[in-house]
Amino acid sequence: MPEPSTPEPVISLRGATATLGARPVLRGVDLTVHRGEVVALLGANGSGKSTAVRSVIGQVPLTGGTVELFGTPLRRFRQWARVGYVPQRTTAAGGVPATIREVVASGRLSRTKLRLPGRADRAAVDRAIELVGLTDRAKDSVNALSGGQHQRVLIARALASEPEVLIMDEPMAGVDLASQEILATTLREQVAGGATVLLVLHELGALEPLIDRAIVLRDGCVMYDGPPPEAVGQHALPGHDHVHPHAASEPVRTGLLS
Ligand SMILES: Nc1ncnc2c1ncn2[C@@H]1O[C@H](COP(=O)(O)OP(=O)(O)OP(=O)(O)O)[C@@H](O)[C@H]1O
Repeated sequence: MPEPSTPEPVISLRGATATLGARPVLRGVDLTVHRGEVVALLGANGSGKSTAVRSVIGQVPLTGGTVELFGTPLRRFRQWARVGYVPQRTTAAGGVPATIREVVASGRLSRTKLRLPGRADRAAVDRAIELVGLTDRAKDSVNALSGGQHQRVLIARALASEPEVLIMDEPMAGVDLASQEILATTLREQVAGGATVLLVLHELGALEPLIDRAIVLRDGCVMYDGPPPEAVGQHALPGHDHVHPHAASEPVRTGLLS
């Protein structure tokens, strides 16, 4: 009898090493996210979380080890419409006078490529904008948005290609409570629809019920890979406080693992 099959790995990093400047930032990271899993990547500031996810999408070249997406080595992977990436908090504006709809539609380019967008493309863009609750603002300039609204636009941009895997770098950072709730609902719907998710988080917070597994980095190495530490467990486990880089004034101390 064959073993019940494990879902296929969607993201796979094996022995990943990376250097930024002269600094070894990833020092042999093994990380696998299977189809349908929601995995949180945790760790103290500077532990290499952003670098790890950026290496998955090819923004940071590895100096050693391998990355595979959907079982294909990154250097041969071309199906970028299957991947939705939300970078660490940036602005959706980029200094150009674009509307919310234009920015979100740019996320559809990985599907349309050079052909003109068709009805299905326009519908997908509308749906993504609706998911993040910005339908009535779709024609507004992104320059006029709050931080939380920017983040919603970036997430809608990632959803516009109807990706199978979402990779998000601190999606809740610097986001107001109302936007956080919308983002949590959006993510819940994506997960219910079968999406695979890798999230960099500084604390599980509102997303905790969605998380299947947590991977904790320390100094560029995986120090924990298992069930998410529960609220009580987080405080019971040894670790250092995480000081959030984007907090406006008071550092956020989560007592999370370092
Ligand atoms: N372009 C760069 N050149 C040199 N060092 C860098 C560069 N980018 C990041 N680093 C350093 O690499 C280390 C890992 O950074 P990374 O952003 O991956 O950490 P992180 O775990 O995501 O932290 P944070 O929670 O602060 O975002 C940090 O010490 C950071 O200062």
